This record gives sequence, C-alpha cells and structure tokens, in this order.
Amino acid sequence: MAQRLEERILEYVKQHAAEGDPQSVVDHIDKYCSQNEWAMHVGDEKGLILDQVVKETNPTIVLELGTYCGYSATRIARLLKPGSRLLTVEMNPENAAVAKQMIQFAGVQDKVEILEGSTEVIIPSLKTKYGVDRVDFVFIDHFSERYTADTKLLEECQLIKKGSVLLADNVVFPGAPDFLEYVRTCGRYDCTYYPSHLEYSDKLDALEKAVFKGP
Ligand SMILES: Oc1cc(-c2ccc(F)cc2)cc2cncnc12
Ligand SMILES: [Mg+2]
Repeated sequence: MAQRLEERILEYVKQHAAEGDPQSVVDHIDKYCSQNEWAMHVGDEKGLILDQVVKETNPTIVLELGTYCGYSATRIARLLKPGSRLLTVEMNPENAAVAKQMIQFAGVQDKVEILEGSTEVIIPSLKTKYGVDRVDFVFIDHFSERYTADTKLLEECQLIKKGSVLLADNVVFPGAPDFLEYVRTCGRYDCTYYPSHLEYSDKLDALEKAVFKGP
C-alpha cells in the first residue's frame, strides 16, 4: 500500500485506466476519489464547467496555479488544440512527482510543463525563463490566500492582456472572499459566477470566471 494518498491515486490510475487516454485517467481519478479516498481535485461536477470555459476560450497558452496530482492539467490538456501548451505550477515536490507520472500516463506530456516552485517566484519569471508573452487562460486552484496577490502579479507582469480569462476554483469553499471582491470591484474584469459543489461532496462551492478588460 503506497504511503501517500497521492501515490495511491496514481497507482489506481496506472492499474485501471487506459494508458494514453486522458479521459480515462480523469474518470478513474474521479472514481477512486468518490468511492475510496477524498482528494482535492476540481472533480467531475466543477470539471464540466472548467471544460466548457476552456472550450469557449480555446486558449493557446494556459497557466495553472496548483497542479496537485495533475487531474485538472490532464482535463485541460485533453481539450487543447495542437501547438498549444499548459504551464502548471506546483510548490510541493512530492505532488509534482506524482503529477509528472500522471500526465505522462495520460499521454499529454507534450502539451504540459510542470514548473516546481511557488507562484510568487515563478510568475515573474514566465516571460524571461519560460518564453511566455501572454497567457490566454489561467486556472487558479492553489491556496485561496494567494489568489488576489497572484492575480495582481499577473497584471503587473503584463502576462494577461485584454480577453485573458481567469477561472478560480473554491471561491465558496474553502472560499476566496478577497479575490471575489477584487475582481468584481476593481473595474478591470467582467465576472461570471458558476455555483456548483465541492468535489466528491454535497457541500456548496463555486467557480468564478474573470475576463480581463485591459489595464
Ligand atoms: O478544491 C480544493 C478543496 C480544498 C478543501 C480543503 C478542506 C476541505 F475540508 C475541503 C476542501 C482545498 C484545496 C486547496 N487547493 C486547491 N483546491 C482545493
Ligand atoms: Mg480546488
């Protein structure tokens, strides 16, 4: 029995999902985490909203804050057009190691790059170190206390331009009240609220979409 929850999830996927099939990987993570052990993936219900926003945005460059086991990176990457790429930031090296294997197993490794470190250090290095000009879509799913600071950092680093889409998980539970206040009142975003439920639970949660109108 693998020591860590994240390793048990990866083991289950490797033994039961279809290698090279990202939908199968996503479905099996959902199956394990709804039947065996809860884990903090965005999940199937909020995942369908994520899918819809990714499809309507059709992004070329995606930034994800909070990789965890790679569930949402796999979920997003399966929808990306050829030539597009997803950069995902994870500060926990053990989770990054699991996510790397998950993404590899799903067969989306050519689209996904895992950046190990903290967002406050990595975001300012995206242009110089990772050759990013602008990000079209940002999935914010790390510590809710960092949502507002990292959003401001993306603006200051000129990584988001008019039309860039932010989508934030957990704006109800655990909650991101200052983020909601910021994007809804600063005047630079068009916001949409998507009520849903916490992953693998009947507790209420929601996603917030914030489309940047420009500086
Ligand atoms: O989706 C999420 C859920 C929870 C969480 C925590 C405590 C609890 F009781 C329930 C849920 C934590 C998260 C941290 N980072 C990113 N996403 C998360
Ligand atoms: Mg989350």
